[in-house]
Amino acid sequence: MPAPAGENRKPGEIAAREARSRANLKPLQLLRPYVLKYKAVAIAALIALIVSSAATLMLPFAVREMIDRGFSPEKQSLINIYFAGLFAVGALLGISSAIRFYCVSWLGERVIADVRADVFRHLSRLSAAFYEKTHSGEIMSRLNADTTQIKAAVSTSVSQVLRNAVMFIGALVLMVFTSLKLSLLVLVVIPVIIVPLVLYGRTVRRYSRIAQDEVAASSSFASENLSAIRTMQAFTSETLVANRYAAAVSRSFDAAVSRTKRRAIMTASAIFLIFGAIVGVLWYGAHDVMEGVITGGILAQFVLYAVIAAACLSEFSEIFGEMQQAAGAAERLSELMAIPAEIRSPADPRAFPDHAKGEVTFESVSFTYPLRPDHPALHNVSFIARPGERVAIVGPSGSGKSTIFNLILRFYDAQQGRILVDRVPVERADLTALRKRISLVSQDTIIFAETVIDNIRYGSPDASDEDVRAAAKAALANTFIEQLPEGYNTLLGERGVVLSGGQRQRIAIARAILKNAPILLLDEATSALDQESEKLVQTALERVMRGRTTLVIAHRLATVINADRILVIDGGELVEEGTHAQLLGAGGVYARLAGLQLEGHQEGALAS
Ligand SMILES: Nc1ncnc2c1ncn2[C@@H]1O[C@H](COP(=O)(O)OP(=O)(O)OP(=O)(O)O)[C@@H](O)[C@H]1O
Repeated sequence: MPAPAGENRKPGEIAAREARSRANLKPLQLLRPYVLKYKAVAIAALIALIVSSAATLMLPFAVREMIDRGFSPEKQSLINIYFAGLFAVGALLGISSAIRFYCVSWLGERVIADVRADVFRHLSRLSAAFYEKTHSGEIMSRLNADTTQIKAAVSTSVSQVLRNAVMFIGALVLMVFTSLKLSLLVLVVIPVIIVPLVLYGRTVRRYSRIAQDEVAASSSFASENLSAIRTMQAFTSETLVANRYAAAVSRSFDAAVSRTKRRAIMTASAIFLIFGAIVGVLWYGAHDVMEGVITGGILAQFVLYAVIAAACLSEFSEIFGEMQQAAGAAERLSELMAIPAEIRSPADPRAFPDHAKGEVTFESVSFTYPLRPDHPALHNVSFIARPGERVAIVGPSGSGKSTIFNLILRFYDAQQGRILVDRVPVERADLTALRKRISLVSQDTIIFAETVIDNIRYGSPDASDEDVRAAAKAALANTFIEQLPEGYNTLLGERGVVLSGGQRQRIAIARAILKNAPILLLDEATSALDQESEKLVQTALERVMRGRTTLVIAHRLATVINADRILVIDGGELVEEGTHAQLLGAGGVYARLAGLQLEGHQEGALAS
């Protein structure tokens, strides 16, 4: 049963994150290089922003002129000019706002598309060990939810922050010009407004981060369980799992409520403080007008500027919360991007010889999986598979057969000994060049939600349609493919045609034939096929093995009998090596395994 959401977190992890989250909006710097790639759009947005702010700031000036001079009969022509001017300002405001909105939204979408692509590129290179430690659901949440949050920040919040900043400064400057005395009064009030809001903002950010963590945990729980829906239903665990999910969702609800409460309090305080300050200043100014110190127009102009400045401030507090959420998301993405790909090509890779054709050598290899450091999966294993040789690997379940494949493909690095492919140690070779030399046909063929042709072409994107068809033919797959509703263009997998076990295997074989690598790693399927399907798969396998060095984890007697050599693995050690006849004669582990099968049914599992 999978661990309930949130339980797999190390204690102290949240506390450590909280400590970090007390920092500021710095994580958003992650976005800087992405934004700088589109300088022209960013500059256009900035210009539009300044123009629209300037247009807004002209309005109070016009109001003052109107009040102080406009309302007398002899000034009628003047008032017409003012209103015409105001229309023009309105048009400018509309156009510049539209340009700003377009540019900033474009930037947000573009930047986040680039971030997503980069994060995925990075994820695709991370090692098998990383995926053993991390829930795929959590990664999906980062790729989707976190990037969406950042998009909102980049496309709306940043633009609002900039607009408000420009307007706020502009309004302050114009306030000073309008009335120095009233401005000084406001300047005294501003810190009283800002300081508590900034301090409270930090708390909001901490709660945002917790809320996001809870969302990630619950979505990771859901995706893990839904991907194992058949197991869940077969064990009738639906209610249990659903209850656990409901609990996880409730925790994320509670966290969201805590965050929202704090944001609500922050918004209320901001509005009250700002509104109170304006009323106070207005009250003071009203006395000045009555005493004739300033005109009514000046007070109106001043108050409008103050209202603009105040509106900017109160929006700031809103946006600041959003920016803090985005900063939390950016921080999580940065953490993900900072995880190194443990398995990498060396800086100066050694080239494979052109002529050598698929030799695999294990020299005293010992290996433990990172998650089970005290349990050796392989111990002191040595063997050579020469070019063109067919080597069967047999042994009880859990003896280390698949581990041999994992090491040849360099999904992990062995702690001791050397693994060489065509006499080049695997960790000295370029990773792509190494894996290009190897075809893997595993027990469970993964079929992607793509067309038949794309599924076969998976490892060889440059192959022509003719090559794909030829490979399918060689793998005895073309007959059933041509009978599919749209032949080679039929959509397979999720929401497409579902293939039978034997058909999937033949697709996998076609993939391997198309890849045409000198080394074939074949994990024979244990699931029994019907006789006809079995025969087709066997013939297809014979074809793909021809002319290649083949290492096959064998489950069928026929496979081991036809092998040039058999390696018997037991408890991570190579305990016997030889042909079928030799090993039967030796009367060891192999003889026992083979005996079991011969006594039992003919197609029993030899290796498990
Ligand atoms: N990713 C992993 N992390 C930790 N331990 C692992 C991992 N994969 C396999 N093991 C352990 O390493 C040992 C060898 O596993 P391996 O998969 O190579 O066995 P196998 O012979 O292929 O078994 P089977 O025939 O059942 O597939 C087993 O004890 C297994 O529990």
